Amino acid sequence: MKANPVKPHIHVACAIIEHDGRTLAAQRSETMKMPLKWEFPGGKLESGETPEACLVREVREELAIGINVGRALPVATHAYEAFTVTLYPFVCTPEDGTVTLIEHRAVAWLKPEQMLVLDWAEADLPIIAGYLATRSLGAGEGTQP
Ligand SMILES: Nc1nc2c([nH]c(=O)n2[C@@H]2O[C@H](COP(=O)(O)OP(=O)(O)OP(=O)(O)O)[C@@H](O)[C@H]2O)c(=O)[nH]1
Repeated sequence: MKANPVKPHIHVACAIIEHDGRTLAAQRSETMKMPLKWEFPGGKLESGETPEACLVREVREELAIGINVGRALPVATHAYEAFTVTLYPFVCTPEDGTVTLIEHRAVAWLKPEQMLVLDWAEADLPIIAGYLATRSLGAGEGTQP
């Protein structure tokens, strides 16, 4: 069989939303690509759009909440069989609204130790590892000034 010479490469911003020590994960629905995989809410960057603006737009479209976009985590690229994705993760906090499932099957608010138990989209695994590593540094928690 002939290999596809032009495998698409998409650029996707994703929101790691934290609230009360937990982090939001969203499960893709049965009808989406990669059905039932867990991911962070977000989506493809539109032309000329910053990742931060993309995230605010996508999270409002997908979950009906507003978010504050905080620190960026390292960008990660993953090659799936059919396409390559570069993920631009940001740590975010909820701003307004109530989480409503518009596209996803479910959401879960996870404690750090629960995060790796889910069946994540493969591209997310290095993102989660990096997130958990920086999170456990505690951003200075418990240290003296
Ligand atoms: N939002 C999001 N997408 C991710 C993550 N990890 C990951 O591999 N992806 C992939 O990146 C793509 C995101 O683009 P999208 O949200 O616009 O795509 P979609 O499949 O929902 O719809 P579409 O491709 O029909 O427009 C999907 O193929 C999704 O599977 C993640 O953590 N968050």
